[in-house]
Amino acid sequence: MIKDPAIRRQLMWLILPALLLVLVAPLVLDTYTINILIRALFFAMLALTVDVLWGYTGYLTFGQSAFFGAGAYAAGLVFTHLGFGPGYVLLAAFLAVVAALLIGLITGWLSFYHGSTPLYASVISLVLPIVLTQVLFSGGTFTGSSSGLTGYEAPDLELETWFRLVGSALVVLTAFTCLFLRSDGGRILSAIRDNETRCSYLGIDISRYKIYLLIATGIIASLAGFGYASFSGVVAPELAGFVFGTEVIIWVALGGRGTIMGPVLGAVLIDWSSAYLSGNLPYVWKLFLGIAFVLVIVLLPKGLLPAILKWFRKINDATQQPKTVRLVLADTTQPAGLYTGLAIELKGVAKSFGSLNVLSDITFSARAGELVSLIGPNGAGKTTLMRCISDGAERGGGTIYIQGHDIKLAPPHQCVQFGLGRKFQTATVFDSLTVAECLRIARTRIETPSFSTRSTELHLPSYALEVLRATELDQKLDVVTNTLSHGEKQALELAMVLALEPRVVLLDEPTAGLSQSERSLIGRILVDLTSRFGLCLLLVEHDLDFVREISSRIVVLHQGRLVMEGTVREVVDSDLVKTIYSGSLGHA
Ligand SMILES: Nc1ncnc2c1ncn2[C@@H]1O[C@H](COP(=O)(O)OP(=O)(O)OP(=O)(O)O)[C@@H](O)[C@H]1O
Repeated sequence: MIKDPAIRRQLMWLILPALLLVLVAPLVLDTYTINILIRALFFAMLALTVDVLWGYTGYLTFGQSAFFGAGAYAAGLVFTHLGFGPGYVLLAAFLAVVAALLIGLITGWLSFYHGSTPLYASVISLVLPIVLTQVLFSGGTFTGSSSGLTGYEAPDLELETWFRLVGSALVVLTAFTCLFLRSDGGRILSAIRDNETRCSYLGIDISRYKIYLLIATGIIASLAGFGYASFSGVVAPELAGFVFGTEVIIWVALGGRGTIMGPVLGAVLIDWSSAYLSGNLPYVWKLFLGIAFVLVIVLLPKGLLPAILKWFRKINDATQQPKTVRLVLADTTQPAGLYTGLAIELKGVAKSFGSLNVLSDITFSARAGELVSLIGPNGAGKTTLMRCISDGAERGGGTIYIQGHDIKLAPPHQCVQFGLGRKFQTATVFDSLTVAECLRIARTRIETPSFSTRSTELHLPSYALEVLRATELDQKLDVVTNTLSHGEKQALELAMVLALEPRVVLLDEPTAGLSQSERSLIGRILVDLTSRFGLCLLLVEHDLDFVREISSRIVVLHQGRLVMEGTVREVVDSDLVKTIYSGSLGHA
């Protein structure tokens, strides 16, 4: 399954010593310590799921405990009320999965619908364990109310066997998580964390990804809870509670979020030391934990165990080192000339913010192979028009067709499906990813990425390849983007948009902040895109010389209205445009 020998070797370096430790540890540890560690290993699985959601995807969740509690209660309820046996174990495990699926679906849908904010999603994750705990409290004798369920029959295994079983499961889970997070598909999580907006405008349905991820991590957390209840013979509402959910966040933060190994070690070490401290210092151990948390957040924001993590990071970094990626010309799925109608058509587009009419009755169209520039003084409504074209929910009135598709209320990722690409004024790339990874993420819509491996080939359409070659970014495929210059980031973003194989591209001030030579290069590239590759470009630009050099047609906006449309010569020679730019025209 693991094709890459380097990754296979490096994973073996992690797995074999860890498995050896798991096998040997019960021979040297006392019963009390083994007992504590088994509990901690279950909690480490939960911490791992929080790390994937928070550390890698940027979704701060207090609600993973609810999944853990749901799995624990699936076991507790089945073993208490139905009985114990292999069939009941399977039934309880099945119910744990179903419960996680349902909770994940409902919570995910509430948290990640189009337009919801990260804060809103975190608030929902706070509400979830509170609601679930109340349900358990009000369950009477069925759920055991505040006392929970105890004394039910559970698997009668030796303590050492439990330890080896849970320890091995944690090692395997950690290895698979490593593999997933470093795969081409797994890198999408980091892209979402870095820049959700850019992901949407690359055609990625973020809500769907997050819901799937919440369900998958929820199922793992729930199965960990199921295992914990089977081992301990006790379930209590606190297992599903908000306090426990917050404790997990502390373990992850202390261990080092976004590092895979950090949260695992954090959960095991903190839970294990807490067990000893709570016995020896019953009243002050939580204070110690709190102080440690504050100190780590202030002094070591990346985690408590940098020395240990350093060793693991070396392995992490080694596996994260991108292999040399080979650029390959892609089979373009939409050959030029496939659609012969208007590339883009706007009819009576309107937009207002409260009583302020920002756009009124904007009607124009553009064909494939045209480079239409949208000009107008500051506040004319150019960027607002770009937003209306790329997000169906933005406009207040009128109709927009992209390649004949009425965008209606389509969100950005659906507008991309119609053949639209949008480049923002400020370059939006993924800061923690390499140039190649950014481009691969841009290909997600066209080539479904692998969720277990990383490809050594990067398929791009010819025009995206030309941008990379012209700007020499093809020599920097393995470079992390936060080290690129402003001009390189602009070029990379353009290449990412072109990797989508769009037929209509919106460009908002692509030359802002660029040097004269970079500006000329971008100008040549844009002309090529229209004349050689037949793309339709809609350009917002303040630099009128640049507009004059490259445009096939110009549309002039003033105070939210389309006041003129014509050839470069017609517009440049127009008295109306001169008046608008001199500022002496009030209302067109
Ligand atoms: N979210 C918003 N809420 C209220 N008013 C807004 C909002 N966004 C834009 N506006 C207003 O809409 C008008 C048009 O803004 P827009 O940014 O589209 O103009 P522009 O032509 O792109 O200007 P510039 O060239 O300076 O970028 C401005 O008066 C602006 O203040």
